[in-house]
Amino acid sequence: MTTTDERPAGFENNDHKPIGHGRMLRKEDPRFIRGKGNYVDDVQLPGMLHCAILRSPVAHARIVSIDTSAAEAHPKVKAVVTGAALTGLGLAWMPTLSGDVQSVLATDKVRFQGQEVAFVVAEDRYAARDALELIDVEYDLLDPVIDVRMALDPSAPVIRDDLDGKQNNHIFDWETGDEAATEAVFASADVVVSEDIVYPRVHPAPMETCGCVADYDRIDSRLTLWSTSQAPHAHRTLYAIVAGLPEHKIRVISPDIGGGFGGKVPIYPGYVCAIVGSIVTGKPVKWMEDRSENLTSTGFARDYIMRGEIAATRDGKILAVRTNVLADHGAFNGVAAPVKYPAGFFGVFTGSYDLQAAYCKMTAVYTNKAPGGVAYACSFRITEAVYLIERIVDCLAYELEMDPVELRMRNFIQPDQFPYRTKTGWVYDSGDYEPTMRKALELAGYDELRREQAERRARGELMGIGVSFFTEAVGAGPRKDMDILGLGMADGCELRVHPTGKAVVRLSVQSQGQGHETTFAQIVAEEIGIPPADIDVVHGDTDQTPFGLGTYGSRSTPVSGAAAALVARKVRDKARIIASGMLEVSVADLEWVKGAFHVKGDPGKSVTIQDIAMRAHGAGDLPEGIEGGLEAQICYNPENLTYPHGAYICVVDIDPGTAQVKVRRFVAVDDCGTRINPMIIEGQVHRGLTDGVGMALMEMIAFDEDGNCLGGSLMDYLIPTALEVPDWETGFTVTPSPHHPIGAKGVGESATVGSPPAIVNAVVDALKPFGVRHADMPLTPSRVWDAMRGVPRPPI
Ligand code: PCD
Ligand SMILES: [Cu+]
Repeated sequence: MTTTDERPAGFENNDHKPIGHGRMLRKEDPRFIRGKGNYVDDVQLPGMLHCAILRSPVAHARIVSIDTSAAEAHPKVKAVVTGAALTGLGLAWMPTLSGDVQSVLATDKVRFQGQEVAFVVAEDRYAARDALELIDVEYDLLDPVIDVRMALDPSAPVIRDDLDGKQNNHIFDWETGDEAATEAVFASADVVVSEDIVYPRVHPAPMETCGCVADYDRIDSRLTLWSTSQAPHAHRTLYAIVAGLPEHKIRVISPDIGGGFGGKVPIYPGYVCAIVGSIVTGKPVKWMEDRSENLTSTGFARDYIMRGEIAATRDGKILAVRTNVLADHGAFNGVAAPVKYPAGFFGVFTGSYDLQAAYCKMTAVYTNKAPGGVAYACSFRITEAVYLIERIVDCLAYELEMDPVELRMRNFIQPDQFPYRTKTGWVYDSGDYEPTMRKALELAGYDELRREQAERRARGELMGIGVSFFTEAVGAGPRKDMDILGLGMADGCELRVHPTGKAVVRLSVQSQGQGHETTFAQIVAEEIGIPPADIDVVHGDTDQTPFGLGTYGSRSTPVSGAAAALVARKVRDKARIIASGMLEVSVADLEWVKGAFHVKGDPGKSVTIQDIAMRAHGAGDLPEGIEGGLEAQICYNPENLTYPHGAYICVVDIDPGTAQVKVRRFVAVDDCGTRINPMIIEGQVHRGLTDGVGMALMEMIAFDEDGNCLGGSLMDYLIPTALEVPDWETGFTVTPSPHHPIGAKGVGESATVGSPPAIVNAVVDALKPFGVRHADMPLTPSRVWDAMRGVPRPPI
């Protein structure tokens, strides 16, 4: 029998519940583990109708006609809407986050399989789905562009003929670094290694699919939208701009969200359909995607074909890196990234190494595939960048016949070089790489593993050891450097302490499972000494919270976490003045010990923050010029991004008979600066490492030559479970961020970023006896088998 006093391992001594940072069970979990979370699909409103979307069965076709009469005649159907009807409302097209336009419902052509063609609003979910089958669409098939390498061929069909004068499938060219300087270094280097490296198209695949409930009030012209959004405020502003409604008439609520992983950053056509459905019918309308709609039509990630080149001296000093990328953006450029960075933060592809030169060139193209390029557990293409550099460094180690750890250590940026300006212009705030690497080596028992490997190799067994070392750029971002569609990336935060000393903190960011209700209470608790249990975290509702750009790119702790600490300090400053009045001493004579002010030299004379809160709201006198109440608000504009780092070591065994890869061990040492809640951090790391196993070994959204998506269900798109992953071994070092008020850096995506190269490096290492230097993800048994037999790699 379990008693309520029982604590999981690690919590035995935890009755103290930290007032501030520290290991603490999550405040939100009593709700989640009892099945009492409140997700969008739990929202039920009186008279609510249901929306279902008709999607294109083909990848590229002209729409000849759409006959909706049979669907309209269905007894439970309230409305059937096509692109033509939306054109009349000026809503057939909507802007994407990257300044392209995307059709809400196709008018002229369909451009990917799964594209939205029409929607039905009906009395229940079943009737809405049934009525979809009554809609008759005639398509005139066009040749699809599926092979991204063919997209720029002059003979390729033009996908985006909706764009004025568009004659090809080119989206943008982008470059960073110094081409000439890099060329000069390459020309005189002892060793140059190059490799074609593919990061396949994958999907964030959150447990909860996307959806919303739209409730438009015709009398007041007010729209309330419950939606699966990672960025409620940014979404509200975009709806306001597109629909011409004032912001105060729109309320976006993101209740509990069942995982986001970047996939809930964009605005999808389904949201707009539900809103239009509610406007047209005058009733609340719910739209919830099913799994296959989620996998085939909402934002994918990656899909980069990268040529990596590295130049070094014979003894392993890395001099320069260069890369050329072909980016498949699908049918509409829906990339989620700050506007000035069309390729996101790929510019950190120089990794954790001190180089003389670097250069990157990228070309993005349209294809007949679902749009996206969302930052799936990836601060805007950092995942791709880290994979590229960590793979190519291993290719170099292979050529130099050098140990991959040794090679990395020889090239690390040194502690005294921080803040370090990279050759592509990013300024790494802080880092101390070698101790992190050494800790991972120690945890793994690296030397012993190498000895074991040699023995096994001699017996014909395939054991591999893979290493990766990453630096991420998270916490977008300084207003001077970045914006999304003109919106600056600063975050508001508001803190109110009630008379009895309980508090409420209001955030612009939005948790999708990361535990913000706990960690943000802890941040405030650390600063003003009110226990986390007494601090309520309010988020995910634009009517209740200050403006800010939302949660993605591990930005909540770097940006809103800083805002929460600073707003609490502002409250503490006011509390200090009130305390000086209460204790009848000058402000300078007060000392703050978490939770109370003491008179210096007389600790017996003190007032707690709770006493002060009561005085602030009470009838007694307050010091001159001090207003009643104890609250503050702030808008925090970060000075720079934060740059967490980590060292990962993976051990795999490959079955020589079946080519099945088993991840035997995985050691992850992360440095995210000051740690708020170590338990949550470990959970975040475990999550990301599992992502890594999925991408490295199992996951890929593939297409056949007609453009049929082959990954439309979780039977075809494999995601890892507890069975495919080992017991994670984690460790940490702490290198605080110098510009963040509490020194914290983001961590939510670190493990997704750092683990795929460690796993692939381990598999390639295991295959060394076969002369394999590179193999592309996902390393399924068939791909590993081919690599063992020297079969050329598949094109995509
Ligand atoms: N130093 C430090 C840091 C951090 N932390 C913690 O941890 C977490 C995280 O954090 P961050 O890093 O800041 O992050 P955020 O912003 O909050 O979040 C975001 C992320 O998060 C992650 N994780 C997660 N988890 C869960 N559960 N779910 C989800 O969905 C998710 N998602 C993912 C992603 S992908 Mo993107 O969106 O792609 O861009 S981005 C992302 C939180 O709670 C916090 O507080 C601590 O403690 N400390
Ligand atoms: Cu990415």
